[in-house]
Amino acid sequence: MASTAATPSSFSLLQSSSSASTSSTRSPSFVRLASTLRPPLRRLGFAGAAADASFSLHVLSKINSYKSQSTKPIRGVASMAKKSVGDLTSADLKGKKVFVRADLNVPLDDSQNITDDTRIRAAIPTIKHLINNGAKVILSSHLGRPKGVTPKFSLAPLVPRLSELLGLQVVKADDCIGPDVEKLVAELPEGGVLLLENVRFYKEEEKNDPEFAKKLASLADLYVNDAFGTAHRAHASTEGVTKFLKPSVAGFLLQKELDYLVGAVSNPKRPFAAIVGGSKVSSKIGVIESLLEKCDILLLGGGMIFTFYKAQGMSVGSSLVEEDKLDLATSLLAKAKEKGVSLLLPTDVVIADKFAADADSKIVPASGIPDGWMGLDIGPDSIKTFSEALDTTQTVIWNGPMGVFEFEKFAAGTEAIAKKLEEISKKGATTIIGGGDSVAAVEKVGVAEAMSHISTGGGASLELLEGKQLPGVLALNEADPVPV
Ligand SMILES: Nc1ncnc2c1ncn2[C@@H]1O[C@H](COP(=O)(O)OP(=O)(O)O)[C@@H](O)[C@H]1O
Ligand SMILES: O=C(OP(=O)(O)O)[C@H](O)COP(=O)(O)O
Repeated sequence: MASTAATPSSFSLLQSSSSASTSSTRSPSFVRLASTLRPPLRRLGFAGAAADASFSLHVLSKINSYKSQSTKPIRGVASMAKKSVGDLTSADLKGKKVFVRADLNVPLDDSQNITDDTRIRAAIPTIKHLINNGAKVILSSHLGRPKGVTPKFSLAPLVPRLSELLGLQVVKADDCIGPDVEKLVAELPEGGVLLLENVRFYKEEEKNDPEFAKKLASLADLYVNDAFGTAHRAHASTEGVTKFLKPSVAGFLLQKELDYLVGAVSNPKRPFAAIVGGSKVSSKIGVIESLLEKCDILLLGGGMIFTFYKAQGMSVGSSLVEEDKLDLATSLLAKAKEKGVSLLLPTDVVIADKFAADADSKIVPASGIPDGWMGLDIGPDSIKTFSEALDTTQTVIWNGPMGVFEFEKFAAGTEAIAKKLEEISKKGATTIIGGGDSVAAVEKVGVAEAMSHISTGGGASLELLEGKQLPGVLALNEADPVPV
Protein backbone atom coordinates (compact mmCIF):
# COMPACT_ATOMS: atom_id res chain seq x y z
CA MET A 1 0.00 0.00 0.00
CA ALA A 2 0.97 3.62 -0.27
CA SER A 3 3.52 4.38 2.36
CA THR A 4 4.04 7.60 4.22
CA ALA A 5 7.72 6.82 4.54
CA ALA A 6 8.88 10.19 3.34
CA THR A 7 6.30 12.91 3.30
CA PRO A 8 7.97 16.26 2.90
CA SER A 9 6.36 19.23 4.53
CA SER A 10 5.60 20.89 1.23
CA PHE A 11 6.05 19.86 -2.35
CA SER A 12 6.92 21.24 -5.68
CA LEU A 13 4.77 21.80 -8.66
CA LEU A 14 5.85 22.72 -12.14
CA GLN A 15 3.13 23.10 -14.69
CA SER A 16 2.73 25.17 -17.82
CA SER A 17 -0.52 26.02 -19.55
CA SER A 18 -3.82 26.35 -17.77
CA SER A 19 -6.68 24.20 -18.95
CA ALA A 20 -9.16 22.99 -16.42
CA SER A 21 -11.43 20.27 -17.66
CA THR A 22 -14.83 19.74 -16.26
CA SER A 23 -16.90 16.64 -15.82
CA SER A 24 -17.55 14.55 -18.88
CA THR A 25 -20.27 12.03 -19.44
CA ARG A 26 -18.27 8.81 -19.45
CA SER A 27 -19.67 5.77 -17.78
CA PRO A 28 -18.97 5.29 -14.06
CA SER A 29 -15.48 4.27 -13.21
CA PHE A 30 -16.38 0.80 -12.01
CA VAL A 31 -18.24 0.12 -15.19
CA ARG A 32 -15.31 1.55 -17.10
CA LEU A 33 -12.81 -0.68 -15.30
CA ALA A 34 -14.70 -3.75 -16.38
CA SER A 35 -15.02 -2.36 -19.89
CA THR A 36 -11.29 -1.70 -19.91
CA LEU A 37 -11.03 -5.33 -20.85
CA ARG A 38 -12.89 -4.87 -24.09
CA PRO A 39 -11.96 -1.42 -25.30
CA PRO A 40 -10.71 -2.53 -28.69
CA LEU A 41 -14.14 -3.91 -29.46
CA ARG A 42 -15.77 -0.75 -28.25
CA ARG A 43 -13.29 1.77 -29.55
CA LEU A 44 -12.67 0.27 -32.92
CA GLY A 45 -16.23 -0.77 -33.54
CA PHE A 46 -15.45 -4.33 -34.59
CA ALA A 47 -19.02 -5.58 -34.69
CA GLY A 48 -19.53 -9.10 -33.54
CA ALA A 49 -16.12 -9.53 -31.93
CA ALA A 50 -16.47 -10.91 -28.43
CA ALA A 51 -13.89 -10.85 -25.69
CA ASP A 52 -13.44 -14.03 -23.70
CA ALA A 53 -15.43 -13.60 -20.48
CA SER A 54 -13.26 -15.86 -18.35
CA PHE A 55 -10.18 -14.01 -19.47
CA SER A 56 -11.91 -10.74 -18.55
CA LEU A 57 -12.57 -12.03 -15.05
CA HIS A 58 -8.97 -13.12 -14.78
CA VAL A 59 -7.71 -9.67 -15.67
CA LEU A 60 -10.25 -8.01 -13.37
CA SER A 61 -8.95 -10.00 -10.45
CA LYS A 62 -5.42 -9.00 -11.40
CA ILE A 63 -6.43 -5.35 -11.57
CA ASN A 64 -7.70 -5.69 -8.02
CA SER A 65 -4.54 -4.77 -6.32
CA TYR A 66 -2.51 -2.31 -8.30
CA LYS A 67 -0.51 -0.38 -5.82
CA SER A 68 1.09 2.89 -5.11
CA GLN A 69 4.66 2.31 -4.13
CA SER A 70 6.55 3.81 -1.26
CA THR A 71 7.15 7.51 -1.46
CA LYS A 72 10.40 8.64 -3.02
CA PRO A 73 9.71 12.33 -3.48
CA ILE A 74 11.46 14.25 -6.19
CA ARG A 75 12.12 17.79 -5.08
CA GLY A 76 13.57 20.99 -6.32
CA VAL A 77 11.52 21.88 -9.40
CA ALA A 78 9.51 24.57 -7.76
CA SER A 79 7.56 27.11 -9.66
CA MET A 80 4.75 26.81 -7.15
CA ALA A 81 4.73 24.97 -3.82
CA LYS A 82 1.51 24.01 -2.11
CA LYS A 83 0.94 23.63 1.58
CA SER A 84 0.83 20.01 2.64
CA VAL A 85 -1.09 18.15 5.30
CA GLY A 86 2.38 17.23 6.57
CA ASP A 87 2.81 20.90 7.52
CA LEU A 88 -0.08 20.58 9.96
CA THR A 89 0.78 19.39 13.46
CA SER A 90 -1.39 18.61 16.46
CA ALA A 91 -1.28 22.31 17.34
CA ASP A 92 -3.14 22.97 14.07
CA LEU A 93 -5.31 19.87 14.10
CA LYS A 94 -6.34 18.87 17.61
CA GLY A 95 -10.11 19.17 17.96
CA LYS A 96 -10.42 20.70 14.47
CA LYS A 97 -12.99 19.52 11.94
CA VAL A 98 -11.13 18.68 8.73
CA PHE A 99 -12.94 18.23 5.41
CA VAL A 100 -10.95 15.61 3.47
CA ARG A 101 -11.79 15.14 -0.22
CA ALA A 102 -10.49 11.74 -1.32
CA ASP A 103 -11.04 9.80 -4.54
CA LEU A 104 -12.72 6.67 -3.24
CA ASN A 105 -14.17 5.94 -6.68
CA VAL A 106 -13.43 2.22 -6.51
CA PRO A 107 -14.83 -0.54 -8.72
CA LEU A 108 -17.69 -2.57 -7.22
CA ASP A 109 -19.10 -5.80 -8.59
CA ASP A 110 -22.80 -6.57 -8.97
CA SER A 111 -23.00 -7.59 -5.30
CA GLN A 112 -21.44 -4.27 -4.23
CA ASN A 113 -18.13 -5.92 -3.30
CA ILE A 114 -15.02 -3.79 -3.80
CA THR A 115 -12.93 -5.41 -6.54
CA ASP A 116 -9.96 -3.05 -6.24
CA ASP A 117 -9.32 -1.18 -2.99
CA THR A 118 -6.21 0.67 -4.23
CA ARG A 119 -7.78 4.10 -3.97
CA ILE A 120 -9.01 3.41 -0.42
CA ARG A 121 -5.56 2.24 0.68
CA ALA A 122 -3.96 5.22 -1.00
CA ALA A 123 -6.14 7.61 1.03
CA ILE A 124 -5.23 6.09 4.40
CA PRO A 125 -1.91 7.89 5.18
CA THR A 126 -3.54 11.31 5.10
CA ILE A 127 -6.51 10.23 7.20
CA LYS A 128 -4.22 8.52 9.73
CA HIS A 129 -2.06 11.64 10.03
CA LEU A 130 -5.19 13.65 10.83
CA ILE A 131 -6.66 11.23 13.37
CA ASN A 132 -3.28 10.70 15.03
CA ASN A 133 -3.14 14.45 15.60
CA GLY A 134 -6.59 14.64 17.16
CA ALA A 135 -8.56 15.98 14.20
CA LYS A 136 -12.19 15.14 13.47
CA VAL A 137 -12.18 13.84 9.92
CA ILE A 138 -15.11 14.54 7.60
CA LEU A 139 -14.38 12.34 4.61
CA SER A 140 -15.92 13.06 1.22
CA SER A 141 -15.79 11.37 -2.18
CA HIS A 142 -17.76 10.69 -5.31
CA LEU A 143 -18.46 7.20 -6.65
CA GLY A 144 -19.24 6.77 -10.34
CA ARG A 145 -21.32 9.25 -12.26
CA PRO A 146 -24.79 9.13 -10.68
CA LYS A 147 -27.63 11.27 -11.94
CA GLY A 148 -29.21 12.26 -8.64
CA VAL A 149 -29.55 10.01 -5.61
CA THR A 150 -28.88 6.45 -6.82
CA PRO A 151 -28.53 3.68 -4.17
CA LYS A 152 -26.05 1.64 -6.22
CA PHE A 153 -23.66 4.58 -6.11
CA SER A 154 -23.80 4.86 -2.31
CA LEU A 155 -20.48 4.95 -0.45
CA ALA A 156 -21.91 2.57 2.19
CA PRO A 157 -20.08 -0.54 0.82
CA LEU A 158 -16.77 1.19 1.52
CA VAL A 159 -17.30 1.56 5.28
CA PRO A 160 -16.09 -1.93 6.37
CA ARG A 161 -12.84 -1.72 4.38
CA LEU A 162 -12.15 1.86 5.46
CA SER A 163 -12.79 0.94 9.10
CA GLU A 164 -10.52 -2.10 8.81
CA LEU A 165 -7.66 -0.14 7.27
CA LEU A 166 -7.97 2.70 9.79
CA GLY A 167 -8.48 0.42 12.80
CA LEU A 168 -11.57 2.29 13.95
CA GLN A 169 -15.29 2.32 13.19
CA VAL A 170 -16.02 4.85 10.48
CA VAL A 171 -19.43 6.51 10.89
CA LYS A 172 -21.46 6.84 7.69
CA ALA A 173 -23.80 9.76 6.95
CA ASP A 174 -26.78 9.30 4.63
CA ASP A 175 -26.23 12.68 3.04
CA CYS A 176 -23.33 15.06 2.53
CA ILE A 177 -24.99 18.29 3.71
CA GLY A 178 -27.92 19.22 5.95
CA PRO A 179 -29.01 19.02 9.60
CA ASP A 180 -28.54 15.26 10.03
CA VAL A 181 -24.96 15.52 8.81
CA GLU A 182 -24.34 18.54 11.04
CA LYS A 183 -25.57 16.49 14.03
CA LEU A 184 -23.17 13.65 13.20
CA VAL A 185 -20.30 16.13 12.84
CA ALA A 186 -21.16 17.62 16.25
CA GLU A 187 -21.03 14.13 17.79
CA LEU A 188 -17.72 13.22 16.13
CA PRO A 189 -14.95 12.66 18.71
CA GLU A 190 -11.35 13.74 18.25
CA GLY A 191 -9.70 11.11 16.06
CA GLY A 192 -13.09 10.04 14.65
CA VAL A 193 -14.00 9.66 10.97
CA LEU A 194 -17.35 10.50 9.39
CA LEU A 195 -17.85 9.37 5.79
CA LEU A 196 -20.27 11.61 3.90
CA GLU A 197 -22.58 10.16 1.26
CA ASN A 198 -21.64 10.41 -2.44
CA VAL A 199 -21.13 14.09 -3.10
CA ARG A 200 -22.29 13.63 -6.72
CA PHE A 201 -25.81 12.86 -5.52
CA TYR A 202 -26.14 16.64 -5.81
CA LYS A 203 -25.87 18.00 -9.37
CA GLU A 204 -24.43 21.15 -7.77
CA GLU A 205 -21.19 19.23 -7.10
CA GLU A 206 -20.14 18.91 -10.75
CA LYS A 207 -21.46 22.40 -11.49
CA ASN A 208 -19.13 23.73 -8.79
CA ASP A 209 -22.10 25.60 -7.34
CA PRO A 210 -20.83 28.15 -4.78
CA GLU A 211 -23.82 27.75 -2.46
CA PHE A 212 -23.35 24.00 -2.37
CA ALA A 213 -19.61 24.42 -1.82
CA LYS A 214 -20.39 26.79 1.06
CA LYS A 215 -22.69 24.20 2.66
CA LEU A 216 -20.00 21.52 2.43
CA ALA A 217 -17.41 23.92 3.80
CA SER A 218 -19.64 24.96 6.70
CA LEU A 219 -19.16 21.47 8.17
CA ALA A 220 -15.44 21.98 8.80
CA ASP A 221 -12.62 24.27 9.90
CA LEU A 222 -10.03 23.38 7.27
CA TYR A 223 -9.66 21.44 4.04
CA VAL A 224 -7.39 18.68 2.72
CA ASN A 225 -7.54 17.59 -0.92
CA ASP A 226 -6.13 14.09 -1.44
CA ALA A 227 -8.29 13.22 -4.45
CA PHE A 228 -5.64 13.02 -7.16
CA GLY A 229 -7.89 11.04 -9.51
CA THR A 230 -10.40 13.90 -9.44
CA ALA A 231 -8.00 16.83 -9.25
CA HIS A 232 -8.60 17.60 -12.94
CA ARG A 233 -12.24 18.37 -12.13
CA ALA A 234 -13.21 21.84 -10.93
CA HIS A 235 -16.04 20.61 -8.73
CA ALA A 236 -17.53 21.98 -5.50
CA SER A 237 -15.73 19.49 -3.25
CA THR A 238 -12.40 19.71 -5.12
CA GLU A 239 -12.22 23.42 -5.92
CA GLY A 240 -15.25 25.36 -4.68
CA VAL A 241 -14.77 24.58 -0.98
CA THR A 242 -11.29 26.07 -0.96
CA LYS A 243 -12.86 29.52 -1.21
CA PHE A 244 -14.45 29.02 2.21
CA LEU A 245 -11.89 26.94 4.11
CA LYS A 246 -8.45 28.11 5.13
CA PRO A 247 -6.01 26.61 5.05
CA SER A 248 -6.72 24.34 2.11
CA VAL A 249 -3.83 21.90 1.82
CA ALA A 250 -2.69 18.90 -0.21
CA GLY A 251 -2.86 15.36 1.13
CA PHE A 252 0.03 12.90 0.97
CA LEU A 253 -1.29 11.01 -2.07
CA LEU A 254 -1.83 14.17 -4.11
CA GLN A 255 1.65 15.27 -3.14
CA LYS A 256 3.22 11.97 -4.16
CA GLU A 257 1.46 11.86 -7.53
CA LEU A 258 2.69 15.37 -8.30
CA ASP A 259 6.19 14.57 -7.14
CA TYR A 260 6.37 11.78 -9.69
CA LEU A 261 4.21 12.92 -12.58
CA VAL A 262 5.47 16.49 -12.51
CA GLY A 263 8.73 16.37 -10.57
CA ALA A 264 10.29 13.24 -12.02
CA VAL A 265 9.18 14.06 -15.54
CA SER A 266 10.25 17.71 -15.45
CA ASN A 267 13.57 17.08 -13.82
CA PRO A 268 14.40 13.50 -14.81
CA LYS A 269 17.51 11.45 -14.21
CA ARG A 270 18.77 10.95 -17.77
CA PRO A 271 18.56 9.26 -20.16
CA PHE A 272 14.82 9.77 -19.90
CA ALA A 273 12.58 7.53 -22.04
CA ALA A 274 8.87 7.83 -22.65
CA ILE A 275 6.85 4.87 -23.91
CA VAL A 276 3.54 5.81 -25.43
CA GLY A 277 1.09 3.25 -26.74
CA GLY A 278 -2.63 2.64 -26.69
CA SER A 279 -5.18 2.63 -29.41
CA LYS A 280 -5.23 6.04 -30.99
CA VAL A 281 -2.75 8.79 -31.68
CA SER A 282 -5.54 11.36 -31.26
CA SER A 283 -5.93 10.54 -27.55
CA LYS A 284 -2.19 10.94 -26.94
CA ILE A 285 -1.26 13.98 -29.08
CA GLY A 286 -0.91 16.28 -26.08
CA VAL A 287 1.14 13.73 -24.15
CA ILE A 288 3.48 13.00 -27.07
CA GLU A 289 3.99 16.70 -27.80
CA SER A 290 4.69 17.48 -24.18
CA LEU A 291 7.05 14.52 -23.69
CA LEU A 292 8.98 15.41 -26.87
CA GLU A 293 10.04 18.58 -25.06
CA LYS A 294 11.51 16.59 -22.20
CA CYS A 295 12.59 13.09 -23.11
CA ASP A 296 15.69 11.69 -24.82
CA ILE A 297 14.05 8.58 -26.21
CA LEU A 298 10.44 8.11 -27.32
CA LEU A 299 9.19 4.58 -28.00
CA LEU A 300 5.87 4.32 -29.79
CA GLY A 301 3.69 1.21 -29.85
CA GLY A 302 0.03 0.19 -29.89
CA GLY A 303 -2.58 0.99 -32.47
CA MET A 304 -1.26 4.49 -33.05
CA ILE A 305 1.86 3.32 -34.92
CA PHE A 306 -0.08 2.53 -38.08
CA THR A 307 -0.98 6.17 -38.54
CA PHE A 308 2.76 6.93 -38.41
CA TYR A 309 3.54 4.14 -40.91
CA LYS A 310 0.86 5.30 -43.32
CA ALA A 311 2.10 8.87 -43.01
CA GLN A 312 5.44 7.55 -44.29
CA GLY A 313 3.78 5.90 -47.29
CA MET A 314 3.78 2.34 -45.94
CA SER A 315 0.83 -0.01 -46.46
CA VAL A 316 -0.90 -0.99 -43.23
CA GLY A 317 -3.59 -3.46 -44.38
CA SER A 318 -6.68 -3.11 -42.22
CA SER A 319 -4.79 -1.87 -39.15
CA LEU A 320 -6.19 0.98 -37.13
CA VAL A 321 -5.43 4.27 -38.88
CA GLU A 322 -6.64 7.78 -38.20
CA GLU A 323 -6.68 9.29 -41.68
CA ASP A 324 -7.15 12.81 -40.33
CA LYS A 325 -3.99 12.52 -38.21
CA LEU A 326 -1.51 11.62 -40.98
CA ASP A 327 -0.14 15.18 -41.21
CA LEU A 328 0.10 15.35 -37.45
CA ALA A 329 2.09 12.11 -37.37
CA THR A 330 4.48 13.54 -39.96
CA SER A 331 4.92 16.72 -37.94
CA LEU A 332 5.54 14.76 -34.73
CA LEU A 333 8.28 12.78 -36.49
CA ALA A 334 9.81 16.06 -37.70
CA LYS A 335 9.53 17.58 -34.23
CA ALA A 336 11.35 14.62 -32.68
CA LYS A 337 14.16 15.07 -35.20
CA GLU A 338 14.34 18.80 -34.57
CA LYS A 339 14.49 18.24 -30.78
CA GLY A 340 17.11 15.52 -31.08
CA VAL A 341 14.77 12.95 -29.54
CA SER A 342 15.43 9.39 -30.57
CA LEU A 343 11.95 8.32 -31.71
CA LEU A 344 11.66 4.59 -32.28
CA LEU A 345 8.79 3.00 -34.17
CA PRO A 346 8.49 -0.82 -34.19
CA THR A 347 10.31 -2.44 -37.12
CA ASP A 348 8.16 -5.57 -37.08
CA VAL A 349 4.61 -6.30 -36.03
CA VAL A 350 2.36 -9.21 -35.14
CA ILE A 351 -0.54 -9.19 -37.56
CA ALA A 352 -3.93 -10.89 -37.39
CA ASP A 353 -6.51 -11.88 -39.97
CA LYS A 354 -9.31 -10.61 -37.72
CA PHE A 355 -9.74 -8.69 -34.50
CA ALA A 356 -10.22 -11.64 -32.16
CA ALA A 357 -8.44 -13.61 -29.48
CA ASP A 358 -8.35 -16.66 -31.76
CA ALA A 359 -7.27 -14.86 -34.93
CA ASP A 360 -4.61 -16.36 -37.19
CA SER A 361 -1.42 -14.43 -36.61
CA LYS A 362 2.06 -14.00 -38.03
CA ILE A 363 5.09 -11.78 -37.62
CA VAL A 364 6.00 -9.50 -40.51
CA PRO A 365 8.28 -6.51 -41.08
CA ALA A 366 6.46 -3.22 -40.46
CA SER A 367 6.69 -2.53 -44.18
CA GLY A 368 5.10 -5.84 -45.10
CA ILE A 369 1.55 -5.84 -43.78
CA PRO A 370 -0.63 -7.54 -46.44
CA ASP A 371 -4.11 -6.36 -47.37
CA GLY A 372 -6.79 -7.75 -45.10
CA TRP A 373 -4.43 -8.15 -42.13
CA MET A 374 -4.14 -5.86 -39.15
CA GLY A 375 -1.28 -5.16 -36.74
CA LEU A 376 -2.16 -5.99 -33.16
CA ASP A 377 1.22 -6.09 -31.42
CA ILE A 378 4.86 -5.12 -31.85
CA GLY A 379 7.13 -7.93 -33.08
CA PRO A 380 10.17 -9.67 -31.51
CA ASP A 381 12.79 -7.49 -33.26
CA SER A 382 11.03 -4.38 -31.97
CA ILE A 383 10.89 -5.85 -28.47
CA LYS A 384 14.64 -6.39 -28.66
CA THR A 385 15.33 -2.87 -29.93
CA PHE A 386 13.00 -1.26 -27.39
CA SER A 387 14.52 -3.34 -24.56
CA GLU A 388 18.04 -2.33 -25.52
CA ALA A 389 17.01 1.32 -25.65
CA LEU A 390 15.49 1.00 -22.18
CA ASP A 391 18.56 -0.72 -20.75
CA THR A 392 20.44 2.55 -20.50
CA THR A 393 17.63 4.74 -19.20
CA GLN A 394 17.35 6.19 -15.72
CA THR A 395 13.78 7.48 -15.89
CA VAL A 396 10.90 5.92 -17.81
CA ILE A 397 7.30 7.00 -18.06
CA TRP A 398 4.86 4.59 -19.69
CA ASN A 399 1.39 5.37 -20.95
CA GLY A 400 -0.55 2.93 -23.13
CA PRO A 401 -0.01 -0.74 -24.05
CA MET A 402 2.12 -1.92 -27.00
CA GLY A 403 -0.62 -4.10 -28.44
CA VAL A 404 -4.00 -5.63 -27.79
CA PHE A 405 -2.74 -7.15 -24.56
CA GLU A 406 -6.24 -8.26 -23.62
CA PHE A 407 -5.79 -11.06 -26.20
CA GLU A 408 -3.02 -13.45 -25.12
CA LYS A 409 -1.72 -13.82 -28.70
CA PHE A 410 -1.04 -10.10 -28.90
CA ALA A 411 0.21 -9.46 -25.35
CA ALA A 412 3.92 -10.28 -25.82
CA GLY A 413 5.06 -6.74 -26.62
CA THR A 414 3.28 -5.18 -23.64
CA GLU A 415 4.45 -7.97 -21.32
CA ALA A 416 8.06 -7.67 -22.47
CA ILE A 417 8.07 -3.93 -21.84
CA ALA A 418 6.52 -4.44 -18.38
CA LYS A 419 9.24 -7.00 -17.53
CA LYS A 420 11.97 -4.72 -18.83
CA LEU A 421 10.68 -1.91 -16.63
CA GLU A 422 10.73 -4.26 -13.66
CA GLU A 423 14.35 -5.12 -14.47
CA ILE A 424 15.60 -1.54 -14.80
CA SER A 425 13.55 -0.43 -11.81
CA LYS A 426 15.35 -3.03 -9.70
CA LYS A 427 18.63 -1.57 -10.94
CA GLY A 428 17.64 1.89 -9.71
CA ALA A 429 15.81 3.53 -12.61
CA THR A 430 12.70 5.55 -11.82
CA THR A 431 9.72 3.88 -13.50
CA ILE A 432 6.38 5.63 -13.64
CA ILE A 433 3.17 4.13 -14.93
CA GLY A 434 0.85 6.89 -16.00
CA GLY A 435 -2.53 5.36 -15.25
CA GLY A 436 -5.13 3.80 -17.54
CA ASP A 437 -4.63 0.49 -19.33
CA SER A 438 -0.89 0.48 -18.69
CA VAL A 439 -1.70 -0.09 -15.02
CA ALA A 440 -3.81 -3.13 -15.91
CA ALA A 441 -0.90 -4.35 -18.05
CA VAL A 442 1.73 -4.21 -15.29
CA GLU A 443 -0.74 -5.88 -12.96
CA LYS A 444 -1.42 -8.63 -15.47
CA VAL A 445 2.30 -9.33 -15.72
CA GLY A 446 2.68 -9.17 -11.94
CA VAL A 447 5.40 -6.52 -11.87
CA ALA A 448 3.48 -3.66 -10.25
CA GLU A 449 5.41 -3.94 -6.99
CA ALA A 450 8.69 -3.17 -8.74
CA MET A 451 7.57 0.13 -10.28
CA SER A 452 8.56 3.41 -8.65
CA HIS A 453 5.11 4.89 -9.04
CA ILE A 454 1.76 3.77 -10.39
CA SER A 455 -0.70 6.59 -10.71
CA THR A 456 -4.16 6.30 -9.13
CA GLY A 457 -5.60 8.70 -11.72
CA GLY A 458 -6.11 7.93 -15.40
CA GLY A 459 -7.49 11.21 -16.73
CA ALA A 460 -5.68 13.31 -14.14
CA SER A 461 -2.28 11.76 -14.93
CA LEU A 462 -2.79 12.27 -18.68
CA GLU A 463 -3.63 15.93 -18.11
CA LEU A 464 -0.57 16.38 -15.92
CA LEU A 465 1.66 14.72 -18.51
CA GLU A 466 0.19 17.03 -21.14
CA GLY A 467 1.42 19.91 -19.00
CA LYS A 468 -2.03 21.05 -17.93
CA GLN A 469 -2.78 22.50 -14.54
CA LEU A 470 -5.22 20.71 -12.27
CA PRO A 471 -7.87 22.96 -10.69
CA GLY A 472 -7.99 20.88 -7.53
CA VAL A 473 -4.29 21.59 -7.01
CA LEU A 474 -4.26 25.21 -8.15
CA ALA A 475 -6.92 26.11 -5.57
CA LEU A 476 -4.81 25.02 -2.59
CA ASN A 477 -2.89 27.42 -0.38
CA GLU A 478 0.74 27.96 -1.11
CA ALA A 479 3.35 26.66 1.27
CA ASP A 480 4.87 28.99 3.82
CA PRO A 481 8.11 30.53 2.55
CA VAL A 482 11.16 28.55 3.57
CA PRO A 483 13.23 30.65 6.03
CA VAL A 484 16.63 31.60 4.64
N1 LIG B 1 -2.48 -2.47 -32.54
C1 LIG B 1 -3.60 -2.16 -31.88
N2 LIG B 1 -4.77 -2.09 -32.53
C2 LIG B 1 -5.89 -1.78 -31.86
N3 LIG B 1 -5.96 -1.50 -30.54
C3 LIG B 1 -4.82 -1.54 -29.87
C4 LIG B 1 -3.59 -1.87 -30.48
N4 LIG B 1 -2.63 -1.83 -29.55
C5 LIG B 1 -3.23 -1.51 -28.39
N5 LIG B 1 -4.55 -1.33 -28.57
C6 LIG B 1 -5.56 -1.05 -27.54
O1 LIG B 1 -5.35 0.20 -26.94
C7 LIG B 1 -6.09 0.18 -25.75
C8 LIG B 1 -5.52 1.16 -24.76
O2 LIG B 1 -5.60 2.41 -25.32
P1 LIG B 1 -5.54 3.73 -24.46
O3 LIG B 1 -6.83 3.91 -23.77
O4 LIG B 1 -5.09 4.78 -25.38
O5 LIG B 1 -4.42 3.42 -23.40
P2 LIG B 1 -4.37 3.82 -21.90
O6 LIG B 1 -5.68 3.40 -21.29
O7 LIG B 1 -3.22 3.10 -21.36
O8 LIG B 1 -4.20 5.29 -21.87
C9 LIG B 1 -6.03 -1.22 -25.24
O9 LIG B 1 -7.31 -1.67 -24.94
C10 LIG B 1 -5.43 -2.01 -26.40
O10 LIG B 1 -6.13 -3.20 -26.71
O1 LIG C 1 -11.93 7.33 -11.91
C1 LIG C 1 -11.61 8.49 -12.12
O2 LIG C 1 -10.95 8.90 -13.24
P1 LIG C 1 -10.08 7.91 -14.21
O3 LIG C 1 -11.02 6.82 -14.68
O4 LIG C 1 -9.66 8.82 -15.36
O5 LIG C 1 -8.91 7.39 -13.42
C2 LIG C 1 -11.85 9.58 -11.12
O6 LIG C 1 -12.51 9.09 -9.97
C3 LIG C 1 -12.59 10.73 -11.75
O7 LIG C 1 -13.86 10.30 -12.10
P2 LIG C 1 -14.64 11.08 -13.25
O8 LIG C 1 -13.88 10.85 -14.53
O9 LIG C 1 -16.02 10.48 -13.25
O10 LIG C 1 -14.65 12.56 -12.89
